This record gives sequence, C-alpha cells and structure tokens, in this order.
Amino acid sequence: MTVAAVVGAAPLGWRDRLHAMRNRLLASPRFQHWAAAFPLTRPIARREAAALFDLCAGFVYAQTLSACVSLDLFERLAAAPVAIGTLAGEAGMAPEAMLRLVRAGAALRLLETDGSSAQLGPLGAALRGNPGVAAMVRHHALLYRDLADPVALLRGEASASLAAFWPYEQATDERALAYSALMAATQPMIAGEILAAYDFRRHRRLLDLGGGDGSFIGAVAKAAPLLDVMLFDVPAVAALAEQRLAAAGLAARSRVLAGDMRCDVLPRDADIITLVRVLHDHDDAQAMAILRNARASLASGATVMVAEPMAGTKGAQSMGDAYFGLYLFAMGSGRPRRPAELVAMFEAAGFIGTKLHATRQPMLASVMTAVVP
Ligand SMILES: CC(C)=CCC/C(C)=C/CC/C(C)=C/C=C/C(C)=C/C=C/C=C(C)/C=C/C=C(C)/C=C/C=C(C)/C=C/CC(C)(C)O
Ligand SMILES: C[S@@+](CC[C@H](N)C(=O)[O-])C[C@H]1O[C@@H](n2cnc3c(N)ncnc32)[C@H](O)[C@@H]1O
Repeated sequence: MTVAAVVGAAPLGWRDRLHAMRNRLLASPRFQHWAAAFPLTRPIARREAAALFDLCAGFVYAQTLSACVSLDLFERLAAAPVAIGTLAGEAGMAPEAMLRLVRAGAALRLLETDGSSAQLGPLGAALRGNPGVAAMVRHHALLYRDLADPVALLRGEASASLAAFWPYEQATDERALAYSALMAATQPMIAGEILAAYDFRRHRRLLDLGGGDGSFIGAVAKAAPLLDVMLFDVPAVAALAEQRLAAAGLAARSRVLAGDMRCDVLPRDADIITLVRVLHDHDDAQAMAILRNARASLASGATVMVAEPMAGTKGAQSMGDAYFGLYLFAMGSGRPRRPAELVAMFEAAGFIGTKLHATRQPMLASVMTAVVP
C-alpha cells in the first residue's frame, strides 16, 4: 500500500515521487556518509552540511554582530588596530572575554585578529559604509525578543514588541520620531538604489506617499533640481518632514500633507506617485486601497512607483520570505510580495505598463513602475 493510499490523498504525480525520492536519499545517513566520502560529491556534501550548520547557529552569529555594534567596535577600530586589553578595559569585560568576542567576529569576517590586537575585517569595514545597517542591528533587539518563541508568535499567542514600534494608526510624536529616525538612518541605501535605477528628471511633480521624514524626497530633489516634491504621511510624521525639509532648504520646492493615504483625498497635480517601503507594510485589502487612491488622484500618463524589498528576489531569497516575511508577521500587518503579485495588484487598481527596473542591490530594494492609461 502506498503512502498516498494510507492517508487518503490523491496518488502522487511523477514530480512529487521524484521529490520524495530525493528527500529519502538526502535523509539517509548511509547516503550522507557516501556523499561525504566520494571525491566528486564531497564539496557538495560539505557545502550543504555547512549551510545547515549556519541555519542552526545563525542566531549566535547575529548576536556576535549585535555585541560588536553595541560596543561600537567597528568605529573604534576604524583608524588602526587596538590591543585586546585596551578594548576589554573600555568595554568593562575581562581580556579573555574580549578575545573570545574578537575571535568570533574574526571567524565571521567582521574583524581580524593576531591574538593580541583587533582590527576591522572586510564585513566590518563594509558595515561602516552603510550606517543604516548598524541602526538595524540595534533595532533587531525587538525582533529577537519576538522570535524567542516563534511558534507562539505564529499562533498569535505571544504579543510582539515590534507591533508597538510601528503604531501607524495611533502614531504619537514620540513613536513617530522613533520609527522615522530608523527609516531615515536606512534611507540613504534605499534612495541610492532607486536613483540609480530610475531617472526622476522626466517628471514635473512627485508625491511620496508614506514619505517618512522626507529623507527620500530630499535625495530625489537633489538629483532632479527642477522637480517639485510633495509628501503625504500620518500627522505626527508629516510634522517631522516639514521641519526636515525646511532645514534642508527645500521649503519652497516642497509641500507636506497629513492624513490617511488609504482613504483621504490626495493632491491631484503629481505626475508620479512613489511608495517607498510602504506597500509591504499593509495587508492586501489595505494595499489595494492605497493603490486605488493613488490611481484616483493621477491623470492619464502619470506614473506610480513601488520600491521595496520583494519576495523571490534572485540571490536574496532569504531576505524576502524569511526575513521580511517574519519581520512583517511580528509587526502585525503586511507581507513581502513577489513582482508578479505586484503586477496583478497594479492592474487591479487600474494601472497598465508595469515595468521592473533593475537595481544594483536587489536585496535592498526592487523598483516597479506602472502608468495610468
Ligand atoms: C578592496 C578589496 C580588498 C576587494 C574588493 C572586492 C569587492 C568588490 C568587494 C565589495 C565591497 C563592497 C562594495 C561591499 C558592499 C557592501 C554593501 C553595500 C553591503 C550592504 C549591506 C546591507 C545590509 C546588510 C542591509 C540590511 C538591511 C536590513 C536588515 C533592513 C531591514 C529593514 C527593515 C526591517 C525595514 C522595515 C520597514 C518596514 C516596516 C518593513 O516597512
Ligand atoms: C516603513 S515607513 C517608510 C518611510 C519612507 N517611505 C522610507 O522609505 O524611509 C512607512 C511610512 O508610511 C506611513 N504610513 C503608514 N500608514 C499610513 C497611512 N495610513 N497614511 C499615511 N501614511 C502612512 C508611516 O507613518 C511611515 O512613515
């Protein structure tokens, strides 16, 4: 009797049978021993075992990085190597403990060490070039807490601290300041990707929905000096944007509006609307409401752009469905979407001509545009 017959399921097709055969083989200790011993399969066996080990141990690596960021080690080591004893004294720990951390960091290519001093490793050096990454590592303390019991989180039995960090509906000034500061810290890497992928100089007036503190439109305004910029966000964030844009000398070229982008009337004079790291925060019905509202405000020929990390991104699959999938689940709304899902949503909202624009680091953001017929 087959497994399918036992559980009463439909008989397996050839693809499923092949899949089941592969999985039986991979689970067999005899096959694993053979593959590790046979010279042609040995590199694959080692790579797959290492990949599985990294999944088991990934949280330790992330916490090693977290300790380095908390202790500001990458900045401390920016100019020159520093003796382990000195670093230990500054961090308030025993030299043996600091050496343990430095050796862990060196194994992860964050640091380098000769056993008596430490200096930056290649990944620690790259991290310094993107200050938003350290801000995210600090922020991850919340997600780490929420994921302590992932099954309880998925069952809805644990209250997530991340949800309280993003209180869009009731954003007080203090909360808005906290999440907008995090977004502003990470915005340069995102704006860099979008500006390299899309030329905004072809437009006249841009409306950035959920535009945060204005960091993105500030960068666009610099790259497209003739473009007028508008920003729409919840009241507490819009107030921050107003201050920031004025401080950047953009008061005359910019307009800031406050409200609910899902249902409030939007300005009608934009020829491009941007949604940067916005749509993936919202469940499908809300995301459709945003797209339909954007469509209603735009004239024929105008453009809508979604820029955010997308699921299924080649070479960065774990970023989409694993990282952002669980991040947004803990946050309590939204999901990372595949480009094909966004195309369907654009079309359902009345846009045509969807286009995916290649970005240099799709792990950080993908860019998709569509136009009003
Ligand atoms: C010179 C020598 C020796 C060799 C040359 C070899 C060579 C070419 C090396 C390359 C060097 C190089 C250019 C490195 C570049 C590294 C970069 C650009 C690294 C960037 C890393 C970015 C990271 C890790 C980003 C992480 C982002 C995170 C975790 C973002 C999280 C965002 C969240 C949670 C957003 C939340 C918003 C919400 C609520 C979802 O809407
Ligand atoms: C993840 S942040 C992205 C901010 C900015 N676009 C960026 O990439 O840095 C999402 C933004 O959408 C805003 N937002 C969320 N729900 C909103 C709503 N219903 N109406 C207007 N803005 C909203 C939030 O206040 C926040 O500033």
